[in-house]
Amino acid sequence: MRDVDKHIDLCKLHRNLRETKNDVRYKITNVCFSTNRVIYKIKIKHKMLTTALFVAVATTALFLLCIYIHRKTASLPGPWNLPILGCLHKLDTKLPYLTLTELAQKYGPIYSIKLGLLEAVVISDAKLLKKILVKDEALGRPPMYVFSGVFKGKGIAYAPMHLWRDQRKFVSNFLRTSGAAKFSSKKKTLENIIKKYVEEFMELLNSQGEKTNLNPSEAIGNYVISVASTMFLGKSFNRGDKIRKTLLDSYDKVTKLLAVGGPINFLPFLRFLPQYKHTISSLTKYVEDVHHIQNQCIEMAEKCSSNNSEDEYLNLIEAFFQQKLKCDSEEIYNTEQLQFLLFDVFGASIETTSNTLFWILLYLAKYQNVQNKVRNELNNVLQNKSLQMEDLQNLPYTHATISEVSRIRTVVPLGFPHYALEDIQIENFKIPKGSMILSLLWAIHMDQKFWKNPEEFSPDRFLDDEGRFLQLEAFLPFQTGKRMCVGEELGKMMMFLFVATVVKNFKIEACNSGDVDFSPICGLTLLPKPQELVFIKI
Ligand code: HEM
Repeated sequence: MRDVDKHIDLCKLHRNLRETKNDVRYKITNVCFSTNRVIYKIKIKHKMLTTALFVAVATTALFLLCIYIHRKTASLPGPWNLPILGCLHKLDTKLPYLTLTELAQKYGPIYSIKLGLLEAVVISDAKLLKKILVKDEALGRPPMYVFSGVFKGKGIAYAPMHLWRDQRKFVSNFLRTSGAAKFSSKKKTLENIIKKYVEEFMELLNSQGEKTNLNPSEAIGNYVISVASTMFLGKSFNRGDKIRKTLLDSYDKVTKLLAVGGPINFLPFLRFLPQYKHTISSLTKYVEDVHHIQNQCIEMAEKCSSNNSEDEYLNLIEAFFQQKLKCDSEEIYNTEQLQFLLFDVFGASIETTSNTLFWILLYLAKYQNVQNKVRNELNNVLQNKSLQMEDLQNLPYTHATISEVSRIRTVVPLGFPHYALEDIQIENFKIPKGSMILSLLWAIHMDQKFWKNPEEFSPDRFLDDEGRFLQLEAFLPFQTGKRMCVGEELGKMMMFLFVATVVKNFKIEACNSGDVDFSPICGLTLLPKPQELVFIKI
């Protein structure tokens, strides 16, 4: 090979080598570059992922926070409201508690509704109601035109808070010291007063022969008003007493008119319409009639109040004067306050107790098997001994029957309205200050969660497997909380002593071939339609 050719070959080899080297370097660079790109891409992806994750977590947290804040302050569920009327147009005017119960099925155990100009919150769950009504902020009464007009911010049932606190204490003490409490030294004295008027009812039945057809409504009213008069006014009555009849008639009219005037509570401008003007003026007249009778008793008691000793059985008027001397407060312990207080305790006891008793007689007439069981229990436990209040604990079936009627025909189906004096935070909801709080006792007593087949009349639901009486948490005929019925014990005494005595001595039957009309009339309370029953001597 020539030298020149050798040189050319060598150069070619060199070039090839350089090219290969470059190629390798290029490839290596390329690989590095690609690797970097992948790493870069991964880095970017990672960064995006982290950001996305962060955004997702933050959004979820924000979302949850929003829900939390929203639920804390959310307006309650409830139906749409029309301007001015709110939902008044939707309510069944005859049985409004049924419409409110239907709405509870749709909107749940706490919902808001506008009734005319009043914002209302309706509660239909026993546990929730108990949590709300123990709060001081829930103890007010709503500013309802007719009630405020009739009760004038006096008395107890519609009294403003400062007056209510004092008078609630006074009335509770009075009831306890006059025997209307589980443990009271005067319990026997009160029992004897009650028994005296049960006896009057029995005499009425006995005077008619072996069998009496009677609409018991008036006689029951006489029984309850007589007990109340003895305790509160210090006035006892005999059969046919005119004052008692006037009192009973006036209360009957007042409660009916309060119900008729009901719409004015929600739409106060209705008071200018002639028909409502008439309602208001009649109401004022009958309230004055009641005050007039009570004033006579007040004047009499005032004359001889200084002679009363601490040990005597005091009526409410006398106790009021004693308290006036003790606390020397003319601001609270004045005659006007006493008039309204008497008006309240009478009003609160008469309708509720009388109507429950009428319902009990109707259910016993219809359910003869229940009536027989009550009578057998009474005969077995009492034998020939006379009835005492303390026997109730040995008469679980009788107790269960009275309770079951009080459940299935809740005499105060909407409870007494309360009023939120401040915002009330409850579970996840807020009841705004200024709302009327309605305790839908009817729905609570018909709640399927607590009561199996609630429409069925079954005293056994109040008994355990051993036949002992059960205190059930969803049974609230006297409402619940700090403002619940102050006369619960008195009401229970009047019901038990009456029912046990009547059932032991008379067989009760329906008049019309076994048929009883259970359809209620809803006024201030739930009352039965007028009807006769047959009482047959045993
Ligand atoms: C079966 C009989 C009775 C029933 C079902 C009944 C039911 C009720 C109910 C549901 C309330 C509303 C409680 C609330 O606002 O949270 C109440 C209040 C009241 N009850 Fe009764 N009651 C009965 C008998 C009596 C009796 C015999 C008296 C007599 C002292 C009485 C006096 C009162 C008073 C004064 C209030 C107003 C309490 C307040 O505002 O502090 N009740 N009752």
